Amino acid sequence: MQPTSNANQRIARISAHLHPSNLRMEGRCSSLMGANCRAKGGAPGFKVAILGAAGGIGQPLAMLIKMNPLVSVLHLYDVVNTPGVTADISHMDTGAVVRGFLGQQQLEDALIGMDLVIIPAGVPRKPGMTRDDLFNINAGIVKTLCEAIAKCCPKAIVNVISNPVNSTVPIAAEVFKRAGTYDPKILLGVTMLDVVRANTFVAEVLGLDPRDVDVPVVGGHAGVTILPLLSQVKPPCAFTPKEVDYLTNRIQNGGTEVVEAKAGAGSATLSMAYAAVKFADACLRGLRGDAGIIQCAYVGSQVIELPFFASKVRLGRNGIEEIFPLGPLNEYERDGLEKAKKELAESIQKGISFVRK
Ligand SMILES: NC(=O)c1ccc[n+]([C@@H]2O[C@H](COP(=O)([O-])OP(=O)(O)OC[C@H]3O[C@@H](n4cnc5c(N)ncnc54)[C@H](O)[C@@H]3O)[C@@H](O)[C@H]2O)c1
Ligand SMILES: O=C(O)C[C@H](O)C(=O)O
Repeated sequence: MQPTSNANQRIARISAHLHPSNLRMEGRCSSLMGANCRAKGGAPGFKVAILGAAGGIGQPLAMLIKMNPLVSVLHLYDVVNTPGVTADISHMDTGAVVRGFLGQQQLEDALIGMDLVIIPAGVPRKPGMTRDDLFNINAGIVKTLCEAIAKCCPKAIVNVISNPVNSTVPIAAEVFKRAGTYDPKILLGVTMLDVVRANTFVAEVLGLDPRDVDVPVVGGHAGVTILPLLSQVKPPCAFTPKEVDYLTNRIQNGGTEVVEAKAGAGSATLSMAYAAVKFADACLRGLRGDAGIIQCAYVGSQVIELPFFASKVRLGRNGIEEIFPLGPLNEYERDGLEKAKKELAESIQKGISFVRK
């Protein structure tokens, strides 16, 4: 049967609206784009925003979050290139509705109503740099983004990826304190990549499948502050002193290994996106009320005398429900902890002073 002329007109109108130049971005949306004509985020599920969504981590992270069945709405914010990333990701036939937001003037729209905000915005390292060398640029970026979070979605869980995590999490906490919205249960520095690496490297040494290995990694997310607790690996196992040295060094320098291999083209992006979505999924399952969700994260803490520390936490409906003590450490780990504390204390203070100055 031939379509009627009305139907022809409707198809022509829809085709015109679906032209890439009309793809929906906040502030220049087309009335017939997918995000407008379908679920509008009304479907059950969580609303997630990625800030820095067009970057090396942001893009694969956006793709993986779009694949997560717990997510109904995905907001992609960046200062560049979100129209293209949004158009691309929005064609995936998974449930989440994707919306793009470009530039500072659309930041607040990107954040309103969000349950989880993931921040991979900021510059990455080049060979020869430490994560702390990123402070001067990334501290200001994280501060500005957190000011908007405090205003638009103060109850959202915040996952901070931007380096130096040891300082950017204290920066976020100070911003939220100033705004009167600080809740340590919902601010988490993402150290999941250290755990992912530790599981992989330990599994290699033991000849196991990495999915069967669980290595707690505590402390922080830079060099000696990354403290794998090899005495607490599951399944229980013993390492020779040589293996302990090898594994500790490799886990502490995993980021540098990637930075050097990329030779100036940035730092870990794909493994980080994998780790970030693994962590985000744990946060969302916790919010949903699933029991027994335990991950390592860098959080406001009283586990040791420092105000921020990475350790195992139990995630639930309110974010962090419980922070676990370190458990028994061997002499090697106690020495490592002392070294970690010194550097961590300086990084934390640097972050706090940046906001208070
Ligand atoms: N926590 C971890 O384990 C871990 C792992 C890897 C990388 N990182 C860190 O993540 C950050 C991002 O790394 P990447 O490789 O994706 O870098 P990238 O340069 O590829 O991407 C960063 C993105 O942030 C955006 N951006 C810059 N300023 C912004 C702002 N004010 N608001 C919103 N977006 C902004 C950029 O436009 C870019 O798209 C770096 O700081 C890196 O060190 C952390
Ligand atoms: O090493 C970096 O600079 C990026 C990240 O922190 C990582 O551990 O890969």
